[in-house]
Amino acid sequence: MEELDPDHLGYIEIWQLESLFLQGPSGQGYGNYSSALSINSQALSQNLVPPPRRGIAARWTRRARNYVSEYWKRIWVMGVWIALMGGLFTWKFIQYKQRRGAFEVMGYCVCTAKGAAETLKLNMAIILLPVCRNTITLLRNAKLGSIIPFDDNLNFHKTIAVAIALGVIVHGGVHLACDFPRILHAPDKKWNLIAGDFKYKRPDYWFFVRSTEGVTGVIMVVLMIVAFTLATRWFRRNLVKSHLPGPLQRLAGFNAFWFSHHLFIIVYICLFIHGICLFLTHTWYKKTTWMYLCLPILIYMGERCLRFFRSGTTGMKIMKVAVYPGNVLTLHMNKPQGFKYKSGQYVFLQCPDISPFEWHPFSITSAPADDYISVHIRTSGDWTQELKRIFSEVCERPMGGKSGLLRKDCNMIDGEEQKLPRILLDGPYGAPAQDYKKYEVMLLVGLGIGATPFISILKDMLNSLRFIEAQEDGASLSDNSTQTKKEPNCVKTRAYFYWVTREQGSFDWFKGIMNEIAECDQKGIIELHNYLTSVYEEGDARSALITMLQALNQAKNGVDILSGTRVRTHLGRPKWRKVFSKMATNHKGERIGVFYCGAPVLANDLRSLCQEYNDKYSNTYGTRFDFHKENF
Ligand SMILES: Cc1cc2nc3c(=O)[nH]c(=O)nc-3n(C[C@H](O)[C@H](O)[C@H](O)COP(=O)(O)OP(=O)(O)OC[C@H]3O[C@@H](n4cnc5c(N)ncnc54)[C@H](O)[C@@H]3O)c2cc1C
Ligand code: HEM
Repeated sequence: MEELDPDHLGYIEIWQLESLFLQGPSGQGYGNYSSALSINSQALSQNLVPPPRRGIAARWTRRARNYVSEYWKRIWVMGVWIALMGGLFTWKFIQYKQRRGAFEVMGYCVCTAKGAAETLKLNMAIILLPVCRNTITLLRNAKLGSIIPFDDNLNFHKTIAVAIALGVIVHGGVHLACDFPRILHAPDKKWNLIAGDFKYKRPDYWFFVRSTEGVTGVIMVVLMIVAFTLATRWFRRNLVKSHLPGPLQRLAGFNAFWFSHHLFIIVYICLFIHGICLFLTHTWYKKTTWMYLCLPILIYMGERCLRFFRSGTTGMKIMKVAVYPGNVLTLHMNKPQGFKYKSGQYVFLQCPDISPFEWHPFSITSAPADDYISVHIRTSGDWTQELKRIFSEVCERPMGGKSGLLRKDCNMIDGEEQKLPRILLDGPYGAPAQDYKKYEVMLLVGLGIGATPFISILKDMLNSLRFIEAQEDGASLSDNSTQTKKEPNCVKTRAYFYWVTREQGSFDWFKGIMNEIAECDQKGIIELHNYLTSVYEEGDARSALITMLQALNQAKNGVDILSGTRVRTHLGRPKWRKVFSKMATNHKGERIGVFYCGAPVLANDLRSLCQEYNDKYSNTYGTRFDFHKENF
């Protein structure tokens, strides 16, 4: 198990260096990457890359080919979806065009409204599928991930939501602004063709609005407006909070989004009713709304039941709790029987003492072969802060001189048993990083707490390494390496892990694993690169002193003075172009998995670099960078 205490030998804190200089640290955060990216290592790339074929046509062909080869999964899924919508719209449009009565009275308006309604039925059904997390995790494991872009599930969900919004506008708008007025003012000859549907009584405008169809329609639109608004990024991620007046501030944030999303239960009930009570209930018309909705709703209800029963009520046995610098709480929990997961996956945690309704996702940081499940939780808002507070209350205070670390195997304090807060766990769920096994070469980039999914991957690789070494030494296998037994090939794998963090204290989170890798990985299979961004950039005079001290200390006792681990810490941000160039030349002809987890700002830059290097290298050497990202 991971060693939690910091190793003080050879460890200095950045502030201690401050006194050597008049000026404090720049304190820059992880801000503008483009400046770092514009430091163009042209000389390097010029030597490495043969000039690409010239000409606009050649360039566009190359780009198009790379685009298709990167996004072909998205392209076909979107293609099928758009074709389905187009097909349904056209089918319904033509059907109503051929119906004499309705078409004579309402013309193309009724065709358009009914066409849009048909796409709404489809979209209201399939919008549930991308959020069936258990089903997706299952399908992902069944290797369907090679043809379906499961990582894009939430984007697809949101795209369908946009189509629904458009569908509602067209369907509702055309009915209100065109169909109803035309029925009201139709000449008698035409009116007689549809009079039977209205019991031969001319309706007034409010008849439509007051009818079951009208009322359910209005309810759906109002609830959708509320839920759609609170689901937007600005509300969900708290970005508008400071702009809202006091009482409305509670409407911003994840919880408001989450609870308002449950208004969709009422929307679905209304939709069922709306689809049954139709004005133009001709004998030829089949009511099909329920047919579209039944299966997806059943699957989604199955999901919710599974989540409810699987998470249980008794809670996990907590084996260890620690609070690290940078406000990170670590929980080590016992692994329930039969709980299987892959590195890179995540779980949902609930703490009934805080709220019986809130489930929060956290990447698993232990390896599948470990006999415990661990998560590292950074306090960022109400729930995580409260979690840290209630655990800190029942756990032992930090011991003096332990650099602010709270450390505890915390069932007993002074011989008395402490009641720990209950934690319920639901999962595991699939995430992009779990696909790391598809690649023999990986570039893992974690920003701050975004390192968590990769720590599990590194631990898993380390277990495999140990297994292989034990095999080579002819040593008998330890119990917990049975899982890695099946993967003797992983020695071919190379992982480059770049961890970029703002605070020096963050290195304590994963100190144990860093040291273990540095000690055990004699074959150089895992390359670790720590970057500290809150201090001086490399090249600054002050950084020269730190670098010198680092070198001295590392030579003397093998420990980096900044991280307190055996892994060397670099100052500033990685020069990503250099990193990509190095990987492209060292792994010519290989497919390189680039996995990123952290704030979106760097994701865009890494994605562009992958595209750029694919443009340069894939046609010449066959080297490809496949980008996968996860944003917390
Ligand atoms: C797949 C995944 C894996 C994650 N892994 C880790 C991890 O290993 N370590 C870690 O420290 N953090 C992780 N996070 C982020 C973590 O879930 C949030 O920081 C936490 O839920 C914040 O809750 P809060 O109420 O304290 O903060 P808030 O201030 O309410 O929220 C902070 C941010 O977290 C988001 N968030 C809040 N509640 C939820 C929720 N129930 N579900 C999804 N997002 C939410 C909000 O949109 C906001 O952007 C992960 C998130 C995801 C989606
Ligand atoms: C008709 C419209 C919509 C319906 C029926 C719908 C339904 C759902 C459902 C059932 C879930 C799953 C909740 C769960 O069980 O975990 C969900 C999740 C989600 N929805 Fe929607 N939704 C709609 C519109 C939107 C819109 C407009 C957005 C954003 C712009 C959005 C964003 C999300 C997100 C981000 C999640 C995932 C939450 C998470 O798992 O972290 N949805 N939606």
